Amino acid sequence: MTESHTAIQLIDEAKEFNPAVLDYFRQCISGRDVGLDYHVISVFGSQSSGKSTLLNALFGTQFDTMNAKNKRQQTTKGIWLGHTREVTVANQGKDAIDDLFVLDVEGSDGAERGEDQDFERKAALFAIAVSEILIVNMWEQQVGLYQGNNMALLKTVFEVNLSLFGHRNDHKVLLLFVIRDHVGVTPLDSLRDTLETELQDIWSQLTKPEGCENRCLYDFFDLKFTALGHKVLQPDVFAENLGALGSHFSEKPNSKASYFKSEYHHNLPLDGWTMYAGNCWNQIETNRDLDLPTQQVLVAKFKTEEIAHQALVQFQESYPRQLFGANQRQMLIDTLQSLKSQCLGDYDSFASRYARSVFLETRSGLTKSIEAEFQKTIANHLTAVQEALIANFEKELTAKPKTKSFIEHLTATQSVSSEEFRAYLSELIKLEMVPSLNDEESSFFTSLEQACTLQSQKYLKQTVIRSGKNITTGLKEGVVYLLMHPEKDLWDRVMERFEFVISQSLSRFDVGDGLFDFQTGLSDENNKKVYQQIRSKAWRSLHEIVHENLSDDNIVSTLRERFENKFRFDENDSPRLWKNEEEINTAYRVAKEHAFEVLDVLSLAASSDHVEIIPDVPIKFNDGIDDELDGDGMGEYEDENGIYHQKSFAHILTASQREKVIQKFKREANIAVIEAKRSIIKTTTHIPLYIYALLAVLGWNEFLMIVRNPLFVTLLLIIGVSFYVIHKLNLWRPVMALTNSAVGETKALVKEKLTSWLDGPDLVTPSQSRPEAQSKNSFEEFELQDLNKKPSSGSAKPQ
Ligand SMILES: Nc1nc2c(ncn2[C@@H]2O[C@H](COP(=O)(O)OP(=O)(O)OP(=O)(O)O)[C@@H](O)[C@H]2O)c(=O)[nH]1
Repeated sequence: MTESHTAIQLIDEAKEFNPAVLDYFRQCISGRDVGLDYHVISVFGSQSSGKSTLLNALFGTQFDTMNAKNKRQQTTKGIWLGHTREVTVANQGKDAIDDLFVLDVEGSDGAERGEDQDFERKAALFAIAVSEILIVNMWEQQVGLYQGNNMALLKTVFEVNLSLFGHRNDHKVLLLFVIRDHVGVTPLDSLRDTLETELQDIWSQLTKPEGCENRCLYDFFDLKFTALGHKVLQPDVFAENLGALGSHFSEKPNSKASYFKSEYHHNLPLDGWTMYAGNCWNQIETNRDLDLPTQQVLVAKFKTEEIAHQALVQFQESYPRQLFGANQRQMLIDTLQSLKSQCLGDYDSFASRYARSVFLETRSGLTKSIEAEFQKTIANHLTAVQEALIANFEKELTAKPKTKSFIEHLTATQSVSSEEFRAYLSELIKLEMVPSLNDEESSFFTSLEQACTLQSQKYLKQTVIRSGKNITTGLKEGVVYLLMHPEKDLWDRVMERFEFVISQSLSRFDVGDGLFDFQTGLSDENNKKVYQQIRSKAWRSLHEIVHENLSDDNIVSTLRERFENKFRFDENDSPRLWKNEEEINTAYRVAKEHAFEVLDVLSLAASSDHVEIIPDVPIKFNDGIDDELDGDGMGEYEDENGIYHQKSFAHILTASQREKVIQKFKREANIAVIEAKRSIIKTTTHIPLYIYALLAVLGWNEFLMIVRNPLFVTLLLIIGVSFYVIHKLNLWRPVMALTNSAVGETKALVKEKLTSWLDGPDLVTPSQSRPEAQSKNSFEEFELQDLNKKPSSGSAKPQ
């Protein structure tokens, strides 16, 4: 199986670079990763000097050769490229070698181009720019003939080499002189001396660029000489010499016998060679300065980017599209790390052969692309982590320890969550999967801050609601009683209670000097606002309690109660027994006055020194609706007739309501008076007059008998004096009470005696046998108690 391919024309007669060369390369390397393990050599020499014949014999290439039997004319036009992986060695054997690309350059003195030396110079420049070894092919008889075209060619080679590598110390080219048709009369050493002398002469005559004046030929070139016998006359010698020559190509590169040295190599991976060669030719052809380092960097840049792109495409194809949840951190890390190392590994294995600086620069670009991809995935993962942490933060916060205030607990929990997230981030950063997670960090802290604010607001709201409820309960307990039993200083007491309830409910937030701290980290000003909000709610509760309990009907019944307490009971809280109308009228006036004493107090909330009570903060009547008002902060309300009224804390009764209350009260008071007056008529009219007449007629004899009897007269006198004394000393009431009590006791005693007499001494007690009797007694007792209670309920009123 042959290891060489048909040659292709790399640069044609019209000086055009063949774009098909890339396909030719692909064909030659058939998918193998050649890297830097390849070589490029060029062959120069006069036209028809047997160059193609030599290459074909040595490397098995298939360059066209001239058929001398027909016509001596130029065969190779432009620059041809051949490929081989074998070389002819001793005894016509073949040795395998690294991929070798051979440039067969158009003969230098061809009649076809005439005096056009331009192509020759360009071809030399191109060959030196891409080759490691320049084979100079010449007939033995050409040696020593300075005017020969080979020497002119070598001058050109020297010049262009200086222009390319004059300022570099790291590159050399091997000039391999192959002397053809060496019949052996002049020994090779002699020929070599002659050639070297000639080369030195040429070198010394060169116009060297600045900085290269003192540099010698050997700074830039290594020289090797070999000779081949006459191909036609000495075929065996030719074959032997050819094998010897070939063995230098088959030796291990950099070994002593090998022609290949690393300093000759252009250190450009084969996959970039085509582009490099094309660029170089383009520069040469357009007569621009051929700057090899720049060209190499350009190629390296292009190729590394191409490799990076391929690696990235591969990376994206196998990139996971799933979302990694908060508890899938390890899976995320393992997946991403494996993808990254796979992608960079792909890149490194192909791109690391190019210029290191370029390789690293492109690698860093590739890393950035990988990280940009990771950033999105990690950001999504971190969003899930963030949500989980914040949910946990809120959960922790609800389990509030009793030893800490809310703000202390909040701050501690917040810092635990922050630390946890920071540790999470720094671990990811350490893994070098993303350069920075600053955005994610700040997003987390913003969310955490929002969650803190929300929780603080929630806690504050709860505090406000709870305090509001406590205050409302406290107010109801104290204020309702005060309103139901009003006194002249009612509002002083109500306000006292109001302040007391508020301060008691907010005692744990009280920090002295009238300031409050609601333990949510609010500023003094905001704490003050919250306090005012609570106060506003307290005012609203008070407003509602006052206005609900001081309705028209309630006020009327309060007045009536006050009136009746005064009207029906005397100073000793005993029920009054009316003797005459005069007494009723007097009691009515007094009781009415007593009732009306509190009407003003119940109509308008004002302190005892007549200052109307105005809430010190605006009152909101509807939560969520900002209806703060000017003035005393009252809202509007709609009455049953659809008329809007201004809500005012102090104004309880309007003038018309007050008038209504008075009228209603008067009606009820009048009923009480009428009842009282009826009770007098009943006592005075229940004995008809004819009874008195009948008494006088029927009892006349008895009357005279008494008058005539001194004992009765004395008795009458005693009784009369007693009545007089009792009347004078106004002792009727105690006497009546005593009498009643005595009668009652006697009646009870008699009943008891009768019962025991009827039932017999051995029977059960009356209370057991006659529940109805007990019930009656209890009822009487209850009535008595109730009677006694009435004045006492009056006395329970605040004095
Ligand atoms: N005497 C002699 N003739 C040779 C030798 N090698 C080749 N030739 C003949 O020289 C002629 C030119 O050979 P080519 O190999 O075509 O020469 P070339 O240098 O490639 O020609 P161009 O490509 O046109 O420059 C052919 O007729 C060969 O047979 C040799 O070693 N000695």
